[in-house]
Amino acid sequence: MRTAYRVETVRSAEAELIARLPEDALMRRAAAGLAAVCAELLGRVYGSRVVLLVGAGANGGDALYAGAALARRGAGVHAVPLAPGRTHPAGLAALIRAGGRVAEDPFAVLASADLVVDGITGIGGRGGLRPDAIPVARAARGSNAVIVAVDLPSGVEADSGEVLGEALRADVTVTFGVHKPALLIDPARALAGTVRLVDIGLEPVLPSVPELESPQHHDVAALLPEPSGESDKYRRGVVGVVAGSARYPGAALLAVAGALRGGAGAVRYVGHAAEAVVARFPETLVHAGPPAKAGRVQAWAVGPGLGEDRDAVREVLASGVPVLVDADGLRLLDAGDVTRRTAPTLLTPHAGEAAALLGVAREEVESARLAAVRELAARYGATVLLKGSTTLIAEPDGRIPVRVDPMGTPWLATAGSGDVLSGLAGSLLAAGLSPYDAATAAAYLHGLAARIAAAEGVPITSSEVARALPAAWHDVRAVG
Ligand SMILES: NC(=O)C1=CN([C@@H]2O[C@H](COP(=O)(O)OP(=O)(O)OC[C@H]3O[C@@H](n4cnc5c(N)ncnc54)[C@H](O)[C@@H]3O)[C@@H](O)[C@H]2O)[C@@H](O)CC1
Ligand SMILES: [K+]
Repeated sequence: MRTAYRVETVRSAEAELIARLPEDALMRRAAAGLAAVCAELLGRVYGSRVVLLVGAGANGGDALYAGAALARRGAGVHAVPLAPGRTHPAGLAALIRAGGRVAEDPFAVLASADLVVDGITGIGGRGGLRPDAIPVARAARGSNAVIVAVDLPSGVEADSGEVLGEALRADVTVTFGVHKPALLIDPARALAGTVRLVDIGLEPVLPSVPELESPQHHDVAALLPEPSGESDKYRRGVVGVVAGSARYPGAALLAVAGALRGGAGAVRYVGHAAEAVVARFPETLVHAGPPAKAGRVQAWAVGPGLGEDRDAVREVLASGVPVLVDADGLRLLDAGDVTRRTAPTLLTPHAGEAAALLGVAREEVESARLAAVRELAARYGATVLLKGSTTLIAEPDGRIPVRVDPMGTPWLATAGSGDVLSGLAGSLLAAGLSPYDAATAAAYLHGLAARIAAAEGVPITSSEVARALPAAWHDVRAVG
């Protein structure tokens, strides 16, 4: 798992290390890593033009020491102090000693820069760029220079990934010791560019439980169910899919398509599209009556394209097996029906549905996704998968890390893709995964399937995402 830690955790780990090391040693390590990445990006350091945007804190110190290292290798380095009088003194002295200079005209040096080092703020930054820094940041962005953010793009909120004002978008972010939440969660993540992690020896002094976890192939491979010699279809799990309506028959087909490729032994479809489902997927068990009469399942997925069938949602939530609720199901659900449950529940809203469940505006969820997903999970006592540009998965127990899906792709913003995800995650639940793991594996496979389907760079349909799911399983297993 890739992990991210909150600022207060990073600061106490750093303090522990600093206490054992000579003065400025940690900053010098950070700066050496930063300078190495800058040199790599420049290709030829000698004769290159580098501008350092330097804020009031240690983030600016990192930039100055890295600038000194580049100046020693023959780069022309200019510092632009944005908090004059509060510039890191030792860092500035090191830059001057190495032949660097303070820029007389920041805009002139930016106009001809090859590389800009953004050391305005790091983990100490709050509330977006200050008014003085905005024109300089815009000039940097408007130049042809590569922009390298020190630790974080300046202007983002490190712990939440929120962007409360203006921020400086980077091409590359060189982060120290460990990822911060803003590097994994949009909207901040989108401003970080490619993230490079520099080891400064922090790992051994960090606590074992991070704020965020982001799975990689081998993590997902370890979660996927594996049929054994003893398995029959019932032991592998039966997933009940309650989806589709006269108005949205396609949702039933897409949810079933996802469910058939999620590892359960059988899919039982319950609803108005039974005929269409069997015609397309003859391996599906179908039932046209209410869910309670449909026969045994090990998990339910309810909601995609369901229309107004509130009773179906209620019946499914009254069952004693894990339940996934999505789409119309989220609109129809009664909070008490969820909080009363003893078996696990997984809610899979997009930002608009999450906003409705929380009683806030959609923009509020989109701008503060981490807070929204944690709040929903706590309020409903359910695992919540919040879909979107960064999909997040939270447990009701706030001490458990929120998982961040790294596989999402804009190609998934296509009609019906959520229906496939519901079926897939429901199927993994039926196969015995916890809602936390089922949601994690489903989001990952779904994103990977979309990437595989869109490999030629062509628009994809949700049916194609479902069809690419076996290739995604294969890919994860092969590497994992
Ligand atoms: N603690 C350490 O030893 C290490 C710290 N490192 C660096 O130090 C950074 C943290 O340093 P600091 O705690 O000094 O904090 P920052 O350098 O991130 O920010 C410092 C100051 O900027 C001002 N500020 C806050 N918000 C601002 C805004 N929006 N616009 C302009 N100014 C703003 C505040 O006065 C604050 O004190 C890390 O991100 C990392 O880059 C690294 O050198 C690794 C070692
Ligand atoms: K920065």
